[in-house]
Amino acid sequence: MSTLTMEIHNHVAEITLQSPPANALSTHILQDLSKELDKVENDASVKAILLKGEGRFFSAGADIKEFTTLQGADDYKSLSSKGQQLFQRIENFHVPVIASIHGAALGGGLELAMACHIRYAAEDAKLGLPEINLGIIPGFAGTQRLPRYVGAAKAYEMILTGVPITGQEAAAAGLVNKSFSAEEVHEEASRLAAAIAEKSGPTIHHVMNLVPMTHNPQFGEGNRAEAEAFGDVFGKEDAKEGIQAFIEKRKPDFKH
Ligand SMILES: C/C=C/C(=O)SCCNC(=O)CCNC(=O)[C@H](O)C(C)(C)COP(=O)(O)OP(=O)(O)OC[C@H]1O[C@@H](n2cnc3c(N)ncnc32)[C@H](O)[C@@H]1OP(=O)(O)O
Repeated sequence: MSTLTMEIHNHVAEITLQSPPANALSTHILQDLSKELDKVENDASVKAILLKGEGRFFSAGADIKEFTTLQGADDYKSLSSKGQQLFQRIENFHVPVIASIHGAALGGGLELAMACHIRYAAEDAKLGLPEINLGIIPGFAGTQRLPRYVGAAKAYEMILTGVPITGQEAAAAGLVNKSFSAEEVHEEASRLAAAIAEKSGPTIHHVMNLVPMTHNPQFGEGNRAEAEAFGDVFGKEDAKEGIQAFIEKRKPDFKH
């Protein structure tokens, strides 16, 4: 079953996540996304990618229901590492990826958006890292990328409370480039992608190669530590309680 679509027009590849109800980032959808990136890599005509979600949300994060199928520390750590690697591939991609966010970008959904190069959001969208409410921590490089955009103090607040901010607040905080009404956001993002795609391909490739050189050289180390910590918390009683509570639609009762 297909979890996303990709259409290429006028040098722009438009990828739409299509995994109702929440565009949760299951192993399957992440594999499909990787395959679409392979196709773009083999199509020299593409100069920009527009990434959005179908339905109510951009993406509500990793597939919490799939979490219950994981067994043991190696599985937990591997889930985190694989997501980190895919998102790192996006961040290092040779053409810009523009995320158009409506509804919600939560957990892995926000981590995916943060790996993109430019983010437009609907003013009323919810953006956050709510993993703490599940008794776990962000695992797709959220602890490493969020402080880059919003500074350490705001990142601590968002990660430790799990409370999302709106698209409008995200624009003020530097987490997204701009916010628009929910009706306008996809059109505006599409217009931006089209404007970039009119530029010269080789110049785009140089920019995409140069800007990542400004990133923290310890980013890889931070990711490895995050995956370790994700594996550690995932195996604990509080994580089992948090995940089960989400599935049963109740408040978690953390013991530790
Ligand atoms: C390494 C990465 C780790 C992670 O990313 S962990 C996951 C982090 N994300 C979250 O914790 C977000 C969880 N979801 C929510 O908070 C809420 O949902 C929303 C705010 C997105 C929407 O709330 P509302 O409008 O009240 O709808 P609803 O009934 O809660 O959700 C609609 C359906 O979507 C499913 N769903 C939502 N998020 C996920 C998810 N992340 N994984 C799997 N399913 C999800 C629900 O269960 C439900 O489904 P049904 O209609 O069958 O009851």
